[in-house]
Amino acid sequence: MYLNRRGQVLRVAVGTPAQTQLSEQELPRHSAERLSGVRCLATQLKATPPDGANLTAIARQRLDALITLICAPTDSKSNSKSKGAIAKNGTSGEIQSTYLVHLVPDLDQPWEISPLPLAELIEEDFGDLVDDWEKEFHAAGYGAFQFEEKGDDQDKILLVGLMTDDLSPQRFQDGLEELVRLAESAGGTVLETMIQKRSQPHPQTVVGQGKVDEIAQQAQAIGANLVVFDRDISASQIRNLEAQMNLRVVDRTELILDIFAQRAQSQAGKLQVELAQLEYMLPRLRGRGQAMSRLGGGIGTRGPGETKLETERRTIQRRINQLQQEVNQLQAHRSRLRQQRQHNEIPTVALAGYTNAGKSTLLNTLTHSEVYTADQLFATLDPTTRRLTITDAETQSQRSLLLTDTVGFIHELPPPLMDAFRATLEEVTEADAVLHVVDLSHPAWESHIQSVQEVLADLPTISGPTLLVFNKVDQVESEALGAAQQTYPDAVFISATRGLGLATLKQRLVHIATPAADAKMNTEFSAP
Ligand SMILES: Nc1nc2c(ncn2[C@@H]2O[C@H](COP(=O)(O)OP(=O)(O)OP(=O)(O)O)[C@@H](O)[C@H]2O)c(=O)[nH]1
Ligand SMILES: [Mg+2]
Repeated sequence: MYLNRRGQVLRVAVGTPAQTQLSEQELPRHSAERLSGVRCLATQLKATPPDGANLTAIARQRLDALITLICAPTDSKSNSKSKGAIAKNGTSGEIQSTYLVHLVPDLDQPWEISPLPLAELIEEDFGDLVDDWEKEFHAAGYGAFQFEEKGDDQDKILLVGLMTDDLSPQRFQDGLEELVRLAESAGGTVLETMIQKRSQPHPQTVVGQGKVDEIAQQAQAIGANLVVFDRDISASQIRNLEAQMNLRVVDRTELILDIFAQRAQSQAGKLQVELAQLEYMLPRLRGRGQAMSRLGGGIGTRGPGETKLETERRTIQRRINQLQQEVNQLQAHRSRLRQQRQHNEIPTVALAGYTNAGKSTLLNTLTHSEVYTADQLFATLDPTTRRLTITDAETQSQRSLLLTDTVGFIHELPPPLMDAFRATLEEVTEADAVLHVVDLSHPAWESHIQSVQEVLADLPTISGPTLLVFNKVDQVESEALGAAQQTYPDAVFISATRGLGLATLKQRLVHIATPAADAKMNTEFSAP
């Protein structure tokens, strides 16, 4: 059980502290300087102090404390070997001893583990204790964050790229680079990438038999615990690979779903992620559960849906139906909100674009907001709407519009995500206009434009005009900028972080607030 400093329960989970960690976004205090304001209360049957991965988890989350309660096994006699303090005979389920673990400013051994009698533990004032501990850190001259990366429970990943005939070398290379970014955004570390050329995937094992052995050996040699493929693979392929390599195997969609599961904050976000995960996993369920429990947790096993995966398909189907209905309700709710806005006659503009293009940064800059931004893929899941007031340069009149930031796109956005996130994507399709934000500093920006257009083409038709906005021009050579300006003469070129080109962008936005001027904006996608 995870509690905040007010004693409110943040999460109740089944598993070890290492398996049930909170993500960075779930921690109440983002300031890495200090402890995170969360303590974990865990029960266990074995009378041993918390060990390796569980200790690392404390450092990773900068927990205020981990309190381990050793419970008497059901119907056991007293456990006299208990190293903890309370030595009286335990009846079934009774707490026999406890360990209190907290961080200390010692980089080699940053944990203090104290066995405590329960009677003493419950007398402790945690507010005072945490104050003292934070003072120790302060006095020692460093912040709790210094331990975060000590973790050795991160997934250590071996990437496998399969270059098939239908892929151009460039697309293949871009895909691999993106996969590294995805793996890192999911919290894993990529140790190595292995490649195989085949005209098409092997029906049983994706790569050839020889390569399967090679991957397994290499994974062992470098200490990888997870193999990630650069494409989607079938349930039976995953099963075969896991059985032959004795390693967890995850495909590209699972990786993306895992990032979404980690990022989902709002009720609506969690709902949609769970739906997407279940929809993707249902057809792949048979036989996987066993392999999953054998191979442990990590990427591909997290998320609101994880515990349900091993239950029956029928139960899952029922859950999917229920979630579908909830998403329908969400869709209806959002649609009502939009109607209200239309009623108020404030035009809406949606920010769309490839993930990491700088949409949230642009929203922040334009509306002086503080939406979460980060150099990681899929930083944003939930739509945020802010009002923007612009002075029309010609008439000096004030124009208001509503700007909505939303989830980013990616090449081949998995269909279950498209389905589950339809309520969110509607913010884009229903907007009066769309700003398509492009990261011009990304080497593959042209194919990003194409991918975004493909995703948009799969959505119900967009009602308004689309304006291309090239971002991050501060990172681009003037030659490349000139070339892009020639190819896309109607686009706007900006830097959201440096505040370049924003005046021009705002004046273009004004025209959205003046419907008669819409026509100006409708030309962009006709460019080559
Ligand atoms: N150099 C430079 N970096 C920028 C600019 N705009 C945004 N960034 C950086 O790009 C990264 C991604 O920015 P976000 O605003 O989170 O991107 P996003 O499009 O919202 O991404 P998702 O929510 O993941 O889809 C962040 O590290 C930003 O600081 C810019 O104009 N110049
Ligand atoms: Mg964002």
